[in-house]
Amino acid sequence: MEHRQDTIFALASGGGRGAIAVVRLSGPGCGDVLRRVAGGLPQARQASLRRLRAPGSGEVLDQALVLWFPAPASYTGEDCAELHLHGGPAVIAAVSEALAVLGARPAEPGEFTRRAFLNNRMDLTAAEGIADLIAAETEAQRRQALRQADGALARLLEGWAARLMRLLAHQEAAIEFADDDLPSDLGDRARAGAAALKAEIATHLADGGQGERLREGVVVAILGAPNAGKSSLLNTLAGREAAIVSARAGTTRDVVEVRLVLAGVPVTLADTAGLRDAGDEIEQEGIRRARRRAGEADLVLAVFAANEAPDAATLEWAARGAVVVANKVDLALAPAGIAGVAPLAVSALTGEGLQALRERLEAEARRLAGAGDAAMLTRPRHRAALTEAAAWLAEAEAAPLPELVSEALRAALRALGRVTGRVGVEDVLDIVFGEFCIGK
Ligand SMILES: Nc1nc2c(ncn2[C@@H]2O[C@H](COP(=O)(O)OP(=O)(O)OP(=O)(O)O)[C@@H](O)[C@H]2O)c(=O)[nH]1
Ligand SMILES: [K+]
Ligand SMILES: [Mg+2]
Repeated sequence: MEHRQDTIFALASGGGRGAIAVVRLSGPGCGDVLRRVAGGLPQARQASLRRLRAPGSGEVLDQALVLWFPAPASYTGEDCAELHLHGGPAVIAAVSEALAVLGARPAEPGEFTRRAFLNNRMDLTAAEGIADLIAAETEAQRRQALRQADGALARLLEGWAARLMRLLAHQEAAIEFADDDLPSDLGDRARAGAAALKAEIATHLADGGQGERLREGVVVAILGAPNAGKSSLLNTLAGREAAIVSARAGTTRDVVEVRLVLAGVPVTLADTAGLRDAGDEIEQEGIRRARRRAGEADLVLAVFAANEAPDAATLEWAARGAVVVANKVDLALAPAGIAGVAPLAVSALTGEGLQALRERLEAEARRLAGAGDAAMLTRPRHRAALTEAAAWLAEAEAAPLPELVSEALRAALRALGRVTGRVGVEDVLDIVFGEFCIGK
């Protein structure tokens, strides 16, 4: 908080050489800095071409577009400015030095957005959305981030918080004014409302972790017997020779990863060592790594060669929901079913079935990380807080005493409020007194 009185600046565009570099400033000293470095305050929110001069010597440092965003209608809610410089390192260094001489200090990571949050320009989920938007590498990630930055998750949470606040108000009224002529079933209504809200939150929690997966990417592990053609499949899916392919069983030792984008979802495809009991120490370590990676993966591609009987691991993973792939169908027909699952018949050699495999992987990526239109939970902290809120609502529903119902509702409200960073249990009083006009 004490930091909020000073004025910060930072290079807001990417590092390195570019046509334009944007230096952003925020804080109460912005106006002064502009007057001294740009010779005056430009019209608010309009680009003006100015010579920037070094304080003291008056030497011209650059010719720049200058923008002035007086508080409170700015990104941070404070006085802000942008200097659009020529994007060379020496220009950026000279202007940064001038700003420092004038009393501004280099911003810490995330400090502009932190100030925006502290000045109520956005809630925590919107701030996270902006961070995600900057980090987004795929279309689906961009869409999800933009929705969150735009307040979709905050609106959902604030809607729930408002309902919860009313329930709490009803419950408090039922306790405080038991003798007055209030509706006598207020307490029951609060419990029923808690149950309904709990169910709604539970539905959101049962999203299969899609939002988090889209943010972090989906991990797909390729598993199977030696020489099944795992590395060959990795290479065709990646479109490059990422892994060594050879006729010798036990070629792949370390996990080989490639990054793909499937249906707008970032996917890490991990090729692993063929599973078998034989092999030297190194191969056995590779096999341990293969099993570990498969255990942690969001999806396993269990690959076997159609001209051989499926190995035990393929059968096991088929039963556990893996996508089963019969490779080398140029050599033999694929069996109809493996542990009740119809395998995808492919040939890494001839290309047969690879389009179907790619489409299947896209469908799986969509299922695992599908960017629907909903306000998704995108971070473990969202999930943890909602889980806690749902648990408190269950407690409220079952609590034997009205006071305990109240307490549980308050705790649920605090848990919800943590997600947006706007915790306001005090607001409940306004509802109690506004809605019921008690005591006039
Ligand atoms: N006929 C045929 N041969 C294939 C096919 N796919 C791969 N192969 C061959 O099978 C052999 C093994 O391929 P790899 O991709 O190295 O198999 P792998 O499963 O990665 O093997 P390890 O890393 O040793 O576990 C190579 O000689 C490939 O050329 C296919 O669809 N048809
Ligand atoms: K091999
Ligand atoms: Mg291999």
